[in-house]
Amino acid sequence: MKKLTFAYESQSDLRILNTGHGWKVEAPQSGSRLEGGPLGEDIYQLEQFHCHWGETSAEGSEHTVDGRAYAGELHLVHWNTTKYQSFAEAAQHPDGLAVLGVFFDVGNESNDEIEKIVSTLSEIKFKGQFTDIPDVIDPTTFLPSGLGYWTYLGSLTTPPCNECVIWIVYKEPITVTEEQLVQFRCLSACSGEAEEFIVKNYRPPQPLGNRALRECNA
Ligand SMILES: NS(=O)(=O)c1ccc(NC(=S)OCCc2ccsc2)cc1
Ligand SMILES: [Zn+2]
Repeated sequence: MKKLTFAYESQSDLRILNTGHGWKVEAPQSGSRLEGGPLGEDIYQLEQFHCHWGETSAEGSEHTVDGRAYAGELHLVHWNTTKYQSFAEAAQHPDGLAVLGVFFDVGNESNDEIEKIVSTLSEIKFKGQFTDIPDVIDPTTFLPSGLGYWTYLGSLTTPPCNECVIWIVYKEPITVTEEQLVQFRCLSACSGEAEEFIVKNYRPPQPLGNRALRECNA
């Protein structure tokens, strides 16, 4: 496979919202480009990023490596702007979306970029709430230093589970702290006063079936 290349803009005042299933940062970046690797000749543009986590740090990722789960997984969601006119249209085609998956390992160092997300969570405690992240966010900083990855053709991991995703899962995790994950679990799935914490929001891996898994050791 050709080398995967990415170029993101740094943006401030990105909107973060509580979807009821977790937090999601809307980051439509017409200036961003993800191309090469398994993406053929098409250019993919960043649309949003979000993450998945578990009730404890023993689980939380949506992919596992030789059966081992990580404490969580960040998804940078892109859509094919070469072929399609909108995200919704792209999500109807097998090559419509490209999602970069980055595993979370728990360590003693808090991840500064994730901390910019964590610092806004008290303002979006309830489902439907949103706020702007004052800090400048550079999606590049979410990526690990080692850029080896696995890739396969898969689906959205939440309904409608369209089979429209070229998955690119980095082998090297990034480090977050237990405290940062604890803050994720304090989000509420409800919009009203009732509190039902989003303690976990990951979908366990599904059978690979006859899909080919490829790897690139960048
Ligand atoms: N976890 S995931 O990265 O596979 C992932 C990414 C996006 C979505 N869904 C989004 S952004 O849906 C937007 C609405 C939509 C869905 C299909 S067509 C339009 C669901 C799961
Ligand atoms: Zn996801």
